[in-house]
Amino acid sequence: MRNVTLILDDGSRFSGKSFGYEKPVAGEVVFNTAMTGYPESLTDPSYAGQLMTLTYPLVGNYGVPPFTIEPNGLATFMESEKIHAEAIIVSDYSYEYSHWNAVESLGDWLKREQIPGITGIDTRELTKVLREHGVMMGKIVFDDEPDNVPEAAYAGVNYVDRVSCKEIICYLPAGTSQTFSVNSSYAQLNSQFSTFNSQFKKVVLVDCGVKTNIIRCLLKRNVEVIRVPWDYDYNGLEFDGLFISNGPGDPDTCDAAVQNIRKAMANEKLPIFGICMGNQLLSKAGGAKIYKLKYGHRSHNQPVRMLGTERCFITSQNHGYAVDNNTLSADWEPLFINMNDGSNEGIKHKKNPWFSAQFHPEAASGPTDTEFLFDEFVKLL
Ligand SMILES: NC(=O)CC[C@H](N)C(=O)O
Repeated sequence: MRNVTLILDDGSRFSGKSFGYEKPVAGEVVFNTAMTGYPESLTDPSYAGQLMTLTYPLVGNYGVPPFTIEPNGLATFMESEKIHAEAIIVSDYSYEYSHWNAVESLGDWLKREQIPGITGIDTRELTKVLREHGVMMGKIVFDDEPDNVPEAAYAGVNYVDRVSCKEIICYLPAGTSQTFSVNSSYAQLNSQFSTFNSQFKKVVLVDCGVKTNIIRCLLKRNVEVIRVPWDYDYNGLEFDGLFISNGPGDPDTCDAAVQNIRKAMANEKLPIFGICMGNQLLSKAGGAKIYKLKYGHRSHNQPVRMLGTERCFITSQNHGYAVDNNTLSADWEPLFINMNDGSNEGIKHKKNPWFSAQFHPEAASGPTDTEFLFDEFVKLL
């Protein structure tokens, strides 16, 4: 096992051993305090550009599920088609694994996907450094050779463009899908969609790096999902609702998506629902501003209160940016507030059927308590 060092931008160094692919990497170092869910988190496209630290010490003990693909092209047990995090940082990697659905070890999966994994890191100490200083860029070097690490930037980089789909993919609740070119005319697409199937309500899903469980949650509720690239102008299509997905990086780099949402808002009756990056882009379309949190929210136990009620939900989260509540215009109000730090966890329009959540109602992984938000959205269609 080769020696590895994690070097943070402030000069802090952490020594460990490699258990994944051996390649120097750099990225934003973030921490996640969930106790489980590494297959889902690693394949969540929102982690692109980030080195993911897990604070729960024992990692790998339940192995990795098979990478089977459903007839509609979606992975059965993963949140996308590959690992998106740049690396995983753990305290105590378990070389042995046991689970009814495991087919390989975490280390073998990382090697196959060419993603570094490092163990033996004091992740408590590392997390304290990140909490004090805020998230930082960092690099993983092998055998103390810092020279060959590729340059990396996080702030200001449009990661959404790297992970979004490139074509239009239409999914039916029955479990099939069909791909269409973004160069087709609206007339062509509209007639193809209705030939493809007209019995279901149609939801345009703006793919900023969508997790598969969001698509599953929509399909389960019997809607047809028209997944489009993040910057595609869907406003010429015929559809019943607009969904804006989660995604990696800085929302301020996604202007094209914000412009398209603004255009869609010309129809005040169109139901709109956004999750995570979707909350940030909907807020921007409504005129609000985004800021970067010191060290983000990444865990399965973030408490949020639904405004105007005494209801508190425990939610799954993975975000580094937040909507500034003070910049919401008079037409909007916060829908959820984080009970740990008072930050925004969702917004809603006062008159129109437009709302969003900063957390992950689709879970995968994490608690499913807020999955009812999908029901609310589908009821509006
Ligand atoms: N999961 C997400 O959609 C994250 C949104 C955004 N990239 C953030 O970090 O805040």
